[in-house]
Amino acid sequence: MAPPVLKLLDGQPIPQLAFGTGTALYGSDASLPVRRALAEGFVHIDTAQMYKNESSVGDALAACGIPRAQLFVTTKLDKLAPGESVADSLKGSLKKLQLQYVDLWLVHSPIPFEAAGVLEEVWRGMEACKELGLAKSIGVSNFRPKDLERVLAVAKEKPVVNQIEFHPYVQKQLTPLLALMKQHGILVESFGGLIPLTRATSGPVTPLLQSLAKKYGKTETQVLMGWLRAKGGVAVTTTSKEERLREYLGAFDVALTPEEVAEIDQAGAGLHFRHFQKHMEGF
Ligand SMILES: NC(=O)C1=CN([C@@H]2O[C@H](COP(=O)(O)OP(=O)(O)OC[C@H]3O[C@@H](n4cnc5c(N)ncnc54)[C@H](OP(=O)(O)O)[C@@H]3O)[C@@H](O)[C@H]2O)C=CC1
Repeated sequence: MAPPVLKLLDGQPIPQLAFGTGTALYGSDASLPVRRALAEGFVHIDTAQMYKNESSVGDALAACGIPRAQLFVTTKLDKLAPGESVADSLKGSLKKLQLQYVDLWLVHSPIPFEAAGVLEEVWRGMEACKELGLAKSIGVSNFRPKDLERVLAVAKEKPVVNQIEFHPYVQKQLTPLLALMKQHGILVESFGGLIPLTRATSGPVTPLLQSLAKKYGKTETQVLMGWLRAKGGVAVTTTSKEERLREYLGAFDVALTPEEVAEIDQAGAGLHFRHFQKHMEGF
């Protein structure tokens, strides 16, 4: 089943499930895993300058035979070299990706830019990329309320997404951030969405995932993806295994009831577990 498509704040469509080339594929040749993901039915590929595999992602995109308009490609700004503009940085990524434009261009983290006092300037550079047609949409990642507020205060184009660690064990702590995002129509893109199954495996959500998996005849992974989808955002996941691709794509017919979603919310609120960006204050 093809991933459902959501509409971003700027009117652009975004497939609700992405295959990520970070974590499991960080720094590696991602060409084969990306080709496999595309062959299985993923159309949204999430990469980043920091993953150091944009060229191999580009090779996979060039070889896949899927028309460009049917693909959705995200990459992320890491750092800027002295004198380098945001547009120059994106042009470097586009060359590696063998593309004329990306669908989504994100500021990977506020940290390098807030420390240098240039967050607003960087956002203006992101907007220039959109104006130049180098990126259809622009957004952010790992932005806390204080970072988003700085950008929103100067934005001509609001960020369309904030890609953040999002799962039942951080949802409660993210309440102020999620409220701010909702107020401005900024979509959640989740990474680490499967952390209750990969790193916090004996947490209070586990028994619920097990019983719901039995009820629906699905896997626990698929039930957790059903919860992520019920939250209305985009899930960025990944795998090193071919069979897991089918498992992810087979999660779209899991439709949890509002009561089941609320039960997972409530159980999740009983544990605070954050894996990524632990050093960042303010989440
Ligand atoms: N913007 C940012 O700062 C960040 C972005 N990301 C992006 O998000 C993508 C996904 O990140 P990640 O946090 O890994 O995503 P997930 O939390 O979705 O985890 C994916 C991993 O879960 C494993 N998995 C799935 N189901 C199970 C299960 N039932 N039991 C045990 N393991 C399971 C898979 O392992 P297996 O390989 O064995 O199938 C896979 O490696 C990255 O590739 C990257 O593109 C990630 C981190 C930070």
